[in-house]
Amino acid sequence: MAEFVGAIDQGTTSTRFMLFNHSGEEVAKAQLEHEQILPQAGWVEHDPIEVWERTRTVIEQALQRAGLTGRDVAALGITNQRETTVVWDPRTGRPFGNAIVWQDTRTDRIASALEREGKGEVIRRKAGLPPATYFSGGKIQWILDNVDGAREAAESGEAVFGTMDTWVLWNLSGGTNGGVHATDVTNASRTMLMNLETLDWDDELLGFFGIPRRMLPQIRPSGYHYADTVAGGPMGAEVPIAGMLGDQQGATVGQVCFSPGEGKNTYGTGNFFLLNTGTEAVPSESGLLTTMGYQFAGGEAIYCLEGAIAVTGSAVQWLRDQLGLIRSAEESETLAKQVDDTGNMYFVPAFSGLFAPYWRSDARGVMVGLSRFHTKEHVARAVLESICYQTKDVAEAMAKDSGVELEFLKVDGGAVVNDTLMQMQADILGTPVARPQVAETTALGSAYAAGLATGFWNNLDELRENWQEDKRWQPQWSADQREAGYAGWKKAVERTFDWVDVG
Ligand SMILES: Nc1ncnc2c1ncn2[C@@H]1O[C@H](COP(=O)(O)OP(=O)(O)O)[C@@H](O)[C@H]1O
Ligand SMILES: O=P(O)(O)OC[C@H](O)CO
Repeated sequence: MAEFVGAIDQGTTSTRFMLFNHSGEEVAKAQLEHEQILPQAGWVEHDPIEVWERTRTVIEQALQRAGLTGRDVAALGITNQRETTVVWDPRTGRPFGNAIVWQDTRTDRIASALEREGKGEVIRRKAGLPPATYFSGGKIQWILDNVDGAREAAESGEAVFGTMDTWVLWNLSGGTNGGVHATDVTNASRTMLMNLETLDWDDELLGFFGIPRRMLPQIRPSGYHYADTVAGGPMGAEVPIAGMLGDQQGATVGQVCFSPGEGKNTYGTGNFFLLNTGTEAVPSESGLLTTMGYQFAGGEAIYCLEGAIAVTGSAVQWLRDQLGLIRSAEESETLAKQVDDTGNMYFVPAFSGLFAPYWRSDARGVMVGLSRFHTKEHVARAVLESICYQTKDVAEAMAKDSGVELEFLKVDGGAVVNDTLMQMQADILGTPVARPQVAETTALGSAYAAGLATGFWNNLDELRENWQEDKRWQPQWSADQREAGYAGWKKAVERTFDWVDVG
């Protein structure tokens, strides 16, 4: 019997392929970055062909490194950067331009027009989302309106839409030769086009964006036998693709947040704090998103509240790549540790406007409270603090909307290797922070969905047993210190507002 489950994690900066054993331990991994295409201020694109090629390569590399073949893999899960939009011709596999990435703000006028025309309320009520550049609906509209021939092709079935899960699934299952065109409920819930109650595309919402229904994928549960990989593809065998989940929902599953009131915070390019609200879609009054959590094979749909923050780890990349203050992400910790505080200076990385809980596309980044005294060490510390203060903002909103007081915060993602950041987070939140032993929770979650659907795992208790704590940080700040620090942050956030004209 095949002893492993595979997972593709098609992320914003890289694509990984991992194999997990029955205990949820990682036994093989390969990872490759792809190009971040930045054609003009506010635009972020990926080349879908490059992403698919990287996906093929990481699968082949990981299998080879582990000395395994596709026949050792019981099932395959796919997890992905959410919202990123690709439109392609299913007859040729050729995309209508590059994929528009979730961080891209070119659709700011589409989003503000929806609000102005009173459609925002309908979108909030039906899809659980505020109109924003972040979600796929506006990005599809932009492609249909701006790429030559795209609208006619979409109307005649010669252009189809997918988020990255759909694109990878279609390619893995045969592409132009019978590739399956489907997505899961979690990814569909990030488009502004799916009705959270019916779990289907909603005609009124489609009408707001002028999107023909026939270009959209079938919506399926997260745990579902979508298709088999083709033997001629990178798996080299027919393996059931049986799990698909947006990456933040993947991490929620990988962190075994299966009961209402359980949640996790992921620290990657952005930060994403999800709280399980069970079978109830809880509307937010505090700027959070109501979104799908997961739906396992044969199970009920589970909802989450989400605090999505656009820029966290990518602010560290900015320190490295744009400012050249550090040579590696790890160096942010070395620098920040050399000072005790930021000298009352704040950095707010509103590079793509501000997401939760503010949803201000007119905001742009600021550094405030600067004096001659400040050094690059202070700047590094302020960048790390900005990650923690943004999390504090969403944690406050989460407590208000859900009434849940977390006993401790489960964390994961690329930046949680930074112990200084984790201590700051505990201090700023006033809540302990706990890191699990398996850091790749995102991929693990999609492996769990696929493994549950194929009988590799039998129940949620088996998965709960796999979760092991690595390290925990206790808050050390006094209540006064925490309050004063947060008051300064709120003032700094106000300074970002009303900077660009979004019509
Ligand atoms: N030691 C560190 N300190 C702070 N940030 C870090 C550190 N190591 C990695 N990061 C940040 O984590 C992010 C990568 O995390 P990852 O989970 O791989 O991202 P994604 O899935 O969004 O591509 C990068 O933005 C990087 O700047
Ligand atoms: O690929 P990540 O980890 O940056 O995640 C991106 C999110 O899914 C965007 O919603």
